[in-house]
Amino acid sequence: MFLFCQAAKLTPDERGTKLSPLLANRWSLVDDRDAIKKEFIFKNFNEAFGFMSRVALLSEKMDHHPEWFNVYNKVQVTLSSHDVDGLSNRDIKLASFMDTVEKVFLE
Ligand SMILES: C[C@H](O)[C@H](O)[C@H]1CNC2=NC(N)=NC(=O)C2=N1
Repeated sequence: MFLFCQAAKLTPDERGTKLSPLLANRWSLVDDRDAIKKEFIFKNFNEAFGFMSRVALLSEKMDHHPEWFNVYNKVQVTLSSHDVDGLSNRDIKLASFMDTVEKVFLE
C-alpha cells in the first residue's frame, strides 16, 4: 500500500520546522481539514495568470496540483495531499515556490 504513496503526512516535528515559516508568510491552516490556504493579490489579471502559469509548470513536474480560484487579480490557493489525506512535503515545496514566484511579481 505504501508503494503508492509519494510522501507521508508531515510529522509534528516537521510542522514546527517547515510549516511555521509559511504560517508567518500569510499561509493559514484550513478549519475543517489538514490543508493550508493563502490569498495572493496581484496588480492585474495578467500578473495573476503569469503566477498561475509558473506554478502550473512546477505542479505538472511534481504531479502535485493546487486547488485554486482566480478572479481578475486575486488567486486563492488551498494545498493538501489527497493521497495521504493531509499535508505532506509536497505541499511545503509548492507553497514555498508560490511565495518565491509572488516576490517576482511584487518587485
Ligand atoms: C493520479 C495522480 O498521480 C494523483 O492524483 C496526484 C495528482 N495531483 C495531486 N495533487 C494533490 N494536491 N494531491 C495529490 O495527492 C495528488 N495526486
